[in-house]
Amino acid sequence: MDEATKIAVIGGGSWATANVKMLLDNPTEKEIFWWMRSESSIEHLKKYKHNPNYLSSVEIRVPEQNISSDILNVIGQSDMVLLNVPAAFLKEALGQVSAETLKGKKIISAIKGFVPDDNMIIAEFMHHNYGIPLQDIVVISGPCHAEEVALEKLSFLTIASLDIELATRFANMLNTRYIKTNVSDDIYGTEYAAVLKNIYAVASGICHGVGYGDNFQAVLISNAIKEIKSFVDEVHPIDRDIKESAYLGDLLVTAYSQFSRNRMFGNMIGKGYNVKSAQLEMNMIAEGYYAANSLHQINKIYKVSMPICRAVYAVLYEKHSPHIEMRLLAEQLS
Ligand SMILES: NC(=O)C1=CN([C@@H]2O[C@H](COP(=O)(O)OP(=O)(O)OC[C@H]3O[C@@H](n4cnc5c(N)ncnc54)[C@H](OP(=O)(O)O)[C@@H]3O)[C@@H](O)[C@H]2O)C=CC1
Ligand SMILES: O=C(CO)COP(=O)(O)O
Repeated sequence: MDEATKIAVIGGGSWATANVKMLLDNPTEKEIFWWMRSESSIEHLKKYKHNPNYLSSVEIRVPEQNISSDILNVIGQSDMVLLNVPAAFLKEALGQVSAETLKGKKIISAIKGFVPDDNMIIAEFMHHNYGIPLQDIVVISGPCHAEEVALEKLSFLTIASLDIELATRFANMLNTRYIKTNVSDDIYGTEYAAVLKNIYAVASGICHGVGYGDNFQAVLISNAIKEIKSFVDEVHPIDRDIKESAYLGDLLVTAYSQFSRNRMFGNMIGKGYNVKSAQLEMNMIAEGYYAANSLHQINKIYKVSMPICRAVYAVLYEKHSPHIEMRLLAEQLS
């Protein structure tokens, strides 16, 4: 009989908690190890079987001895490492982790962000900085909010890897009554689209915050998917259907959902909060803030026309007025 797969989940936020729930609810044999930075959350989780700060209604039955703030210990016991901290804090989280620590392990990224400064998607970052072969990397994406996983609302995920067998193996560890999976070999397109959609969700929130209605939102999002297509086709030109749920679906859910953190953040910016106060107001991280800056740097190379991303960058990093910037943007959309 095959040994149970050992999976290290790295991160203690909402999506990590949702991922642990999906893995536990799926019947394939596996053992979960869980790293999070907060000792008090670990104590609470061990005692009460609930994460105190994120998806706190979800019961989590990971064996006590498998939950730890010692990342080397958690990774050391696993075959697969599921990365699930916001991209801005990934380097800090992996501070003690070396290429040797990760040698031979499959890396699963559930992160939707660029690593700041390096301005890389996670697959590229793990390949370049830790020597992980690209075919050992899996990306989890798709339109799926942690909050709806907690409620067991039907959700679809796309599991992408250059190694389709590996993608399928991991997908089979997530499928449940409420989770359906597709597999894809488009790791670049899946990751870039997932990161970009966060910037468009911020744009959607800003527009709402300054007073635009649903009519304009629809135009904004129609233009956003065109920008995503132009960018991913330029960076990684393969035959892909941008209408698939990993691309268009992810954009739609984040731009329209009440649960979207990026939209919530953008909405506060549109209403006049500055970046610091909007971040402080949220208990959660809006990746789109960091992504807007990284994309701005990356696009100096590719030079794709992306007026929506440009406008978000101008509001967040050049302190342009959201009102004026959205009015100027509206003149460029059709
Ligand atoms: N939430 C969702 O529905 C989905 C999220 N994702 C992606 O998952 C990734 C993780 O996001 P998510 O789980 O939502 O995050 P949350 O916003 O729910 O939680 C924030 C996490 O970041 C940690 N954190 C905050 N500040 C710092 C810091 N200064 N240094 C180190 N860690 C810090 C928090 O740790 P602590 O609690 O100790 O402060 C916590 O684990 C992101 O890339 C996101 O885009 C992808 C799909 C869906
Ligand atoms: O990626 C996500 C949903 O697929 C979550 O991001 P938001 O919370 O900003 O929508």
